[in-house]
Amino acid sequence: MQLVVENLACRRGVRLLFQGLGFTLEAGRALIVTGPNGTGKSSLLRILAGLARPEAGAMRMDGTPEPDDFTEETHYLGHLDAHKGALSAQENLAFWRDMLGRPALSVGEAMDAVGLGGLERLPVAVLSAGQKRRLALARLLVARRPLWLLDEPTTALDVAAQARFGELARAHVAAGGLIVAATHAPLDFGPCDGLDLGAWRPARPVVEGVDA
Ligand SMILES: Nc1ncnc2c1ncn2[C@@H]1O[C@H](COP(=O)(O)OP(=O)(O)OP(=O)(O)O)[C@@H](O)[C@H]1O
Repeated sequence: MQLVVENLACRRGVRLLFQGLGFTLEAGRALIVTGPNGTGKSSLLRILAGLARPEAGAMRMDGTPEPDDFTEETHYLGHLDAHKGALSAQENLAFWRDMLGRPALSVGEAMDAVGLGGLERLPVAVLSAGQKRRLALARLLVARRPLWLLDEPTTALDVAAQARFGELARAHVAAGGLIVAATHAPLDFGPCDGLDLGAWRPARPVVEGVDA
C-alpha cells in the first residue's frame, strides 16, 4: 500500500498556497509536514481527507479497493475534536466506532489506551482540553483505517500523553499503517519522511483575474 500525490496545487481565495507538490508515502512510514503558519498544512490534510478540492493534481492510494477514492481508508483528525458535549465520552466513541465501521479496539480498551479510563461516563463538555484531545485520538483506535491524517495531534496533551500517543502512532506505523501529520512540535512516529510545505510556495502566489 502507498499514498501517491502528484503535482498537487491548493488555492484559497486568490492565493495559491502551494503547487507542484508530489510525494510517495509507503506503508510503514509517517510523513511529518512542517512550515510557517498559513503555508497550507491544514489545507493539504483536508484535501487528502477528501474535504477540500485541489486546484490541480492527483492523489491515489495504491493497494486499496478504490485507489482514487480512499476516504474509507482514512482517519482525519482536524484542529477541532468533533465531539457532542452532552454525550458521555464512551457514547461519543461508540458513535464513531459504529459510524466508521471496521471495529478494532473496544471503546473501553481505546479509552484505557489514551489514559481516559474511569472518565467513560462523564459528559464530554466537562472534560479538560487535553482530555478532549485524548478522546479524539481514541477514535483512531476503535476503527481500523490504514491512513491517519493528523492536524497538530498533540495540541493540549501533557508530556505523558504525548509520549503515550507517540507509542500508539509508532505501533500503527510498525503494523504497516501510514501517517501524515502537520505539526509545529517535534513528533516521533518511527520511520519518517519530512515535508517542508514552505518550499512549495509558488513564486507568484496571487492568482490574477480571481476575486477574493
Ligand atoms: N476558506 C478560506 N478562504 C480563504 N482563505 C482561506 C480559507 N481557509 C484558509 N484560508 C487561508 O489559507 C491559508 C492556509 O491556511 P492553513 O490553515 O491551511 O495553514 P497552516 O499551514 O495549517 O497554518 P497554521 O500553521 O497556522 O495552522 C491561510 O492564509 C488561511 O488564511
